[in-house]
Amino acid sequence: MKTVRVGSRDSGLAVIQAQMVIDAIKKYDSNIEVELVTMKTTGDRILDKTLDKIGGKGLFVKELDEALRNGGVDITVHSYKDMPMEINSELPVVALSEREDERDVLILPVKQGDKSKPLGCSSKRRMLQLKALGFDNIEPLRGNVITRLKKLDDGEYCGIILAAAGIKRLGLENRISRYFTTEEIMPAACQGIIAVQTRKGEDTRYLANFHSERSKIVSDAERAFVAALDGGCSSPVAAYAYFENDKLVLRGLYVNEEKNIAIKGIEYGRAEDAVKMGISLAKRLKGEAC
Ligand SMILES: NCc1[nH]cc(CCC(=O)O)c1CC(=O)O
Repeated sequence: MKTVRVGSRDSGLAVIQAQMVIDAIKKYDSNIEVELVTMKTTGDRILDKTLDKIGGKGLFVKELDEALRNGGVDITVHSYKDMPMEINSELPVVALSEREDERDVLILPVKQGDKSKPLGCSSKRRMLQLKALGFDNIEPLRGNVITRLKKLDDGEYCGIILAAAGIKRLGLENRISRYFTTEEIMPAACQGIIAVQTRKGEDTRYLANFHSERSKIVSDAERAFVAALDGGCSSPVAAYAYFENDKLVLRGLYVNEEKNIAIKGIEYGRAEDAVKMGISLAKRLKGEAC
């Protein structure tokens, strides 16, 4: 009998996401044995620094990539927004989930908070857009979602900003106090989409029920935009693609920190031109910010 070993980070959200993939495999063929293998990544261990200071997104995938390479696991499950822009062709992404709510949300402490405390958020992308909305007392916040909620409920912050997707998957939707529209806070590229990665040559037909072609198209557009802006590693960048009838729409936010310029743009096109749209929007915004 076939056994599929599924690699995941060990955070509560990561395990729920891996379980969604496992359920889809079981639904495809209940005879397939599926085993969950969890591990801590460097990104989970170093919590006192913001990600861009310690080497970026690669830190969440290094150990999982290694397990794929050495055969410890057969597939790995990631939040697509946490995956680096360069993906080794030996370790291809072979399936993407349907997109969960892409918006960012405000969470308040369980007990009435202290209004003098800062608003916590974990990325420059959020910080910059919150400032533009008039919030000014903002402090960085790291750790996995459960850790962040604990810091909030311990009274360190007056509120925190998180992705709706993670909160909903954790079953904590009732904690959401306010949804920001994607115009107010443009999401990170691929926010709300789960990616499954494997080793080249693996037969992953068992993921057929999991994959969404629509997610592939919107994520191609968003990631092409970010990649064309040098990966968005240190500068804040946001991208959100969606369908309007049959047309693909891509919105992007580009920030030139040196010049203190932030600009947004929009591009319309066809699904098959997703990548081209990303590159073209990036070029246009970069040009405008010069
Ligand atoms: N950077 C952490 C991270 N990676 C993915 C999600 C949420 C789930 C998703 O976007 O699919 C989160 C938490 C957050 O940003 O609030």
